[in-house]
Amino acid sequence: MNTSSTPTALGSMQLCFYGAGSMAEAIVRGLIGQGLTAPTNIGMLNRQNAERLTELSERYGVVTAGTDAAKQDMIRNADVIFLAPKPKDAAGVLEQLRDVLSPNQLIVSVIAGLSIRTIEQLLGRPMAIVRTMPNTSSTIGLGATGISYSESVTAEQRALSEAMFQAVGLTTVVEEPLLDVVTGVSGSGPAYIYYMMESMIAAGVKLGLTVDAARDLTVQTVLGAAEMVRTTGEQPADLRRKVTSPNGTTQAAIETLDAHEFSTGIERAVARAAERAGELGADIERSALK
Ligand SMILES: NC(=O)C1=CN([C@@H]2O[C@H](COP(=O)(O)OP(=O)(O)OC[C@H]3O[C@@H](n4cnc5c(N)ncnc54)[C@H](OP(=O)(O)O)[C@@H]3O)[C@@H](O)[C@H]2O)C=CC1
Ligand SMILES: O=C(O)[C@@H]1CCC=N1
Repeated sequence: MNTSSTPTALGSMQLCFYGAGSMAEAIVRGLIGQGLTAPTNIGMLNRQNAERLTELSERYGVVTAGTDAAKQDMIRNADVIFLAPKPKDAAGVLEQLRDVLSPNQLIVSVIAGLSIRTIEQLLGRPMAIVRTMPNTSSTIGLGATGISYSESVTAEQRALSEAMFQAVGLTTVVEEPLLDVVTGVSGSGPAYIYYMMESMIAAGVKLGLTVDAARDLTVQTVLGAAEMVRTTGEQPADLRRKVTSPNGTTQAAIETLDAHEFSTGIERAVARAAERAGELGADIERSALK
C-alpha cells in the first residue's frame, strides 16, 4: 500500500487504542506490519480482559494498561486515541474520557453508527474527531476504510489519519451520513463473502469433494475473481458474462441464484446493515441525551 504520503510525525506519536478487540488488533497489526510506527508507540487497553492484553503485548510488542492508573496515564499521554469498543459500550467510554482528554488530542472512532455530533455531545465539547468505518481485512493490509472529519480536524490531522488507514488498505473520504452505507458495503462486507464461501465449500463437500479441495478451490476462485475486477478494470457484470456460456453451466447456476433472488438479497442486506448502523447510532444518541 502507498505510504509515501505518511507524515514523518506519526513515528514519534503515541497512539492509544481504547478497546482491544478484533478491529483494534486489525489496525494495530497493519500499522506495525507496514512499518508505520514502532510497537512501543502503541498503547492498548480494554475493560477487564487481562489475558487478551497479555496476548496482544506478546504478539505485537505493544504497551498495554491493566490498572485504572495505567489506563489514565496512557490516555493522557496519547496524541491519537482510537475509540474501538462495541457501540453498546460507547457512551460509557466517552463519559469516562470526558474529563481526561485535552484539546490537542485527535480522536479516531471506528464505532459503527456513532456520529461525530454524538461523540461531541458525550465529550461535552467540539473536538478534532475522525470518524471511520474500516474492516477487518486491515489485518493484512487489504482493508477498505471510509473516513469523515469533524470541522476542527486540521489538514495535517487529515493527512495523518488517511496515512494511517492507507497503511492498512485503501481509504475513501465521504460525507458523514454515507459512512452508514460504507458500513453496509465494506464494513460488514467481508462477512457476506465469507458466508458465500461457507456455502460454496459446503456444497462442494456435499457433492463429493474433500474439505481441503473444496476450500482451496473456493478461496482461489474468490481471490481470482477479486483480482480480475481490480486488475482488468472491467465491470463485474462484463466479467460475469465472459464466464457465462449460452445455455451452459454458469447460466444454469445464475438462473438458480436469480430464482432465489440473490441480487435482491444482497441489496437488502447492504441496506439493512446501513439502516442498522443508524439504529445503533440513535441508541447511543439517546444515552447522550439522558
Ligand atoms: N469487527 C469488525 O469487523 C468491525 C468493527 N467495527 C467497529 O469496531 C468496534 C469494535 O468492534 P470489535 O473489535 O469487533 O469488538 P470486540 O468485542 O472484539 O472488542 C471490543 C473491545 O472494547 C473493549 N471495551 C468495551 N468496553 C470498554 C470500556 N468501558 N473500557 C475499555 N474498553 C472497553 C472490550 O474490552 P473487554 O474485552 O475487556 O470487555 C474489547 O477489547 C465496534 O464499535 C464496531 O462497530 C468497525 C468495522 C468493522
Ligand atoms: O457487525 C458490526 O456491527 C460491525 C460493524 C461493521 C462490521 N462489524
